[in-house]
Amino acid sequence: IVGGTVSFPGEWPWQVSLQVNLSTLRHFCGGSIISNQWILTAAHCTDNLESPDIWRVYSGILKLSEINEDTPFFKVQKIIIHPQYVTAETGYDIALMKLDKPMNFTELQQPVCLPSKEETNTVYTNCWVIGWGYTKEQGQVEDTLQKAQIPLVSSEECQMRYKQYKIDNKTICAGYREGGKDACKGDSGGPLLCKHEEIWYVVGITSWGEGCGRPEQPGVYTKVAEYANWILEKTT
Ligand SMILES: COC(=O)c1cc(NC(=O)c2cccc(O)c2C)c2cc(C(=N)N)ccc2c1
Repeated sequence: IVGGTVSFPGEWPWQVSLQVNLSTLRHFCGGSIISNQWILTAAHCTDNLESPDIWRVYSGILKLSEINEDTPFFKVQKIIIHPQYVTAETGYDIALMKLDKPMNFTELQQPVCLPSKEETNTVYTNCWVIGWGYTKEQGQVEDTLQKAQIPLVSSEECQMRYKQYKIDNKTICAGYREGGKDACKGDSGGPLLCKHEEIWYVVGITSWGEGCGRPEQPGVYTKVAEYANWILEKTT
């Protein structure tokens, strides 16, 4: 997260760190707990990493340095990637990870609400992006979970900022015209959260952007409400 501040324990209990155990164990992407056995993330997180066996899901974590070989994690039973996904920039950047066993919900690990498809016309005015990603373009993964409040941007404005891309109604954009606050590499797969009538919804999934925090280059997110049916079809 560029231009963010540290989160406190239990502030975002649905945020997970998705780690890959190859020669070393390292944080790759964020994800959101949406039920006791399912994690919502971005399809691009699993590019060339489609085997469930290499993934570890760490929940209830604030600092990545909390994680060591004794820290409990969930194994992934299966990964479902949207069938129309090709690259982040061409959309459908959404994936589901099924845990090998259901988790117990606690103060530090519990699900976030999914927006319903009817909510595609709700006006969200309190939105935040969170993650352990880079705090600048040529950066590195951050130890403590970061948060930044970022305003949504209309599709028209977002398309204007990304002339060489097709920004359609299945994506949502967020950013300040002057830049400075944004998601970045390593935040991918994590949620764009909006608080509406005292309830937090995962409105977007961190997907891509030109650089990070640049003026007039908002972050581009997968619009979760547009995939409500797909998510329910795959997880129930
Ligand atoms: C795997 O995820 C990404 O690659 C990757 C690359 C990005 N954009 C880059 O241009 C970038 C950023 C940092 C280092 C870097 O090499 C690049 C190309 C991203 C930019 C944003 C955002 N601005 N909201 C969010 C996620 C990103 C994920």
